[in-house]
Order: sequence, then structure tokens, then C-alpha cells
Amino acid sequence: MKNVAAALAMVNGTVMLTRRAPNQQLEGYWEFPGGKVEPGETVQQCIEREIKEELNLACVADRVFMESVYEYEGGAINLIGVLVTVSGEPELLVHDRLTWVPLDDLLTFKLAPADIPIAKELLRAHGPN
Ligand SMILES: Nc1nc2c([nH]c(=O)n2[C@@H]2O[C@H](COP(=O)(O)OP(=O)(O)OP(=O)(O)O)[C@@H](O)[C@H]2O)c(=O)[nH]1
Repeated sequence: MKNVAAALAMVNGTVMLTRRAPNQQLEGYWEFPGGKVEPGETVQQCIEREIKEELNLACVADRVFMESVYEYEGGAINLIGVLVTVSGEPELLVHDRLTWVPLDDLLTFKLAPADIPIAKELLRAHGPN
């Protein structure tokens, strides 16, 4: 199974989401940015590298928040949501949009299916209600 690290960056009750561009798998779906964990790399190293590569943001990884296994047609992924702090001005080097979403609105976005359990748990753990 493929391990994929995803950044959970939260600021003032909002969380960063990016949209997968045309030509990518899951085009048009919103996700927590990140990518596959490479051999020899920790999940934290992976997410810091991916956030630099995809958004040119400095990123400091904190702890794993939650993992979500999902069976796509092309195979299963284990999506590992990592709490992070980012700094800088994002540049869209891979995605076609980026937004900071109030947690209350998170489930109204067309999220990649593997992300939905993590979004729900974020809402439960950090939401106002
Ligand atoms: N980055 C990221 N990928 C996700 C999320 N949710 C989800 O199902 N995925 C899936 O996880 C897989 C790996 O993501 P990716 O394509 O960004 O990773 P990558 O750049 O390392 O791999 P690649 O170069 O083979 O495409 C993709 O099939 C993607 O659709 C998510 O929240 N973030």
C-alpha cells in the first residue's frame, strides 16, 4: 500500500486546501497538499519536502493527526494527515487553486475521498461545536 503524507495547516480556525489540477489524478478534487512517502524518508521529512516542492512554502511538521486507508481503483493508499506550520507566500507549482477554509465549511468542498475521514475528525477535534 502506498503511504501518502498530507499537510494539515491550520491558522485561526481555517485549514489549507489545494485543488488538483487538470492532468493530475483526481482532477478538480480538493486535498490536503502532500505526496508519496519515499523510501528512507520519515513522514515528517516527506511532508516538509512536498510542501516546498508543490507550494514553495517553508513547512515544519508536528505530529501525525490521523491516517485514512482508502481503496482507489488503481490501488489502496494510506493517507497520513500531519499537523504542520507553514510560512511564506504560497506559489501554485502543481495545483490550480489554494484556499484557507473555515473548518465549518470543510465538508462542503469536493474532497478527495481518502481525505473525508480526516476532514471529519479535524472538525470534531477543532470545530467550534
Ligand atoms: N497529496 C495528496 N494526495 C492525495 C490526497 N488524497 C488522496 O486520495 N491522494 C492521492 O494520493 C496519491 C499520491 O499523491 P500525489 O500524486 O500528490 O503524490 P506524488 O506526487 O508523490 O506521486 P506521483 O508523482 O506518482 O503522482 C494520488 O493518487 C492522490 O490522488 C491528499 O489529500 N493529498
